[in-house]
Amino acid sequence: MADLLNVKVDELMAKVIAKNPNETEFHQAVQEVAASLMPFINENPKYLNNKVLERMVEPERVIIFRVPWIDDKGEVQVNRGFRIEMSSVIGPYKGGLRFHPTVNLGILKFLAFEQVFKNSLTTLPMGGGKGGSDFDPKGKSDNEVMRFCQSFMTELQRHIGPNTDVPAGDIGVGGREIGYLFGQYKRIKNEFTGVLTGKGIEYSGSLIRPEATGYGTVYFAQEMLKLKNDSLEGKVVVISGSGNVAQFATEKVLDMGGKVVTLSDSSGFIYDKDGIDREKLEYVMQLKNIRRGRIKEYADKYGAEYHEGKTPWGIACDVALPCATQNELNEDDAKTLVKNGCFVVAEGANMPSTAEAIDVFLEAKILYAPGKAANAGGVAVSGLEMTQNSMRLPWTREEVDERLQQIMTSIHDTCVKYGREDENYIDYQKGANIGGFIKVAEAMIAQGVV
Ligand SMILES: NC(=O)C1=CN([C@@H]2O[C@H](COP(=O)(O)OP(=O)(O)OC[C@H]3O[C@@H](n4cnc5c(N)ncnc54)[C@H](OP(=O)(O)O)[C@@H]3O)[C@@H](O)[C@H]2O)C=CC1
Ligand SMILES: O=C(O)CCC(=O)C(=O)O
Repeated sequence: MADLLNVKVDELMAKVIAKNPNETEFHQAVQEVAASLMPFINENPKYLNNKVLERMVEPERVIIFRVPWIDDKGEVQVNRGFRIEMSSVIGPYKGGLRFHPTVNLGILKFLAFEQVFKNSLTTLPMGGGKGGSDFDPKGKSDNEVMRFCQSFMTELQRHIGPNTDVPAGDIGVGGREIGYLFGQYKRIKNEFTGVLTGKGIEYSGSLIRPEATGYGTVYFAQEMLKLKNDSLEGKVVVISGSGNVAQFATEKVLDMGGKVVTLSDSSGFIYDKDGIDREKLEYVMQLKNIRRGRIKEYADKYGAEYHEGKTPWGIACDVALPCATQNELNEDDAKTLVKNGCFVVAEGANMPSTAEAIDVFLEAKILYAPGKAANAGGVAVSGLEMTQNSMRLPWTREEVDERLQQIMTSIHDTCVKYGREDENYIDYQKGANIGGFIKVAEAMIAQGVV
């Protein structure tokens, strides 16, 4: 049986690779999902007969466009813009925009594919999409970022809308960029609608959206521990990244009594044995969100260790929260984490662990939560922002946070339902993939071959 299933996965992958050459991250994401889903699909022939997975790996629409803009020296610059509209079967396309020099079609397709499962898990009516550009906001002035965003939106606005496709932030796209994008959309369309999420609170954003991905990841880790009659209280936590997700994951770990000892950026990581307390975290937020500096400055200020060009996975911990980027944690890192006693990994980033690293976690039977489950809090609160925009009525911080916690608990329950292997072990990867798949697959079958 296992051989037959492997053949089916190999057949699917051969087609995906042939149709999408050189898109290695997309291949990786599809392979991971297909291998974990195939036994379930095989037991439910309607999914095979309707070629659900074959349809899901083909985006409904891919938009690629030129983004010309003028830098502060008066020179013309040209970037490439993308929007992958992956699936609208359970709601409008929904997912972030990434501005980073590494952005390409394969990376955005992997992110859009993952988003379909993630959004389904949230229980909210959101399809999956992702977009962005190879534009690098680092080192650019606010005016340059604004001119780029205006040019990007001048094309993107043709393809999106509050009932069609609702983008948000991701790497390199925070409150500043969403503001410029929203301003341009409103100016061109002459309408004030919830076309983007992650908006400023003054112009119909939702409370808790900036915090939601990091908070949600920690809520999910806490749920996994709860099932083992344990909690984050007193746990040593290693976090990578120092952007939006890492910052608010750190804040929530502090709320729950844990101790965060690392943060990183693409240049290296800091190790603070004493723990990153609230005052130090406030410094990181100023450093990263206002001054847009490097994490090394933390080590200089607080006398912490700085490890240039390294990731933090060699630091002994109970809990690891990868919150930077894809494939930032490899097989050797995973072995080191497990050897040093780490027994909880919850992914704040999208696909931060390589396939080989995931195998290490699954074989060691530690608590491993894939990003599509653990980091779904961000898009979930984006969904709640859409709801508030539709009602034209804002909720309080407490109300949104309570709903976020309920959604993370519900995602956890779904993973447990479909991922339980025996009395003591939950395969959260399998649980998230099956749980996310069923709703999308049923909706696809109900809506016919479209
Ligand atoms: N924002 C959100 O709501 C959500 C984000 N995610 C995922 O979380 C992750 C982080 O996103 P977010 O915090 O929003 O992004 P930010 O841009 O706010 O921060 C990204 C962080 O990751 C680091 N980083 C980026 N690329 C690399 C790289 N190639 N190698 C090492 N470090 C890197 C950045 O360092 P540097 O500044 O040096 O580039 C920075 O510290 C991403 O995987 C994203 O897809 C998932 C769900 C929702
Ligand atoms: O809030 C959103 O719409 C998308 C967040 C996102 O990009 C993600 O979940 O990876």
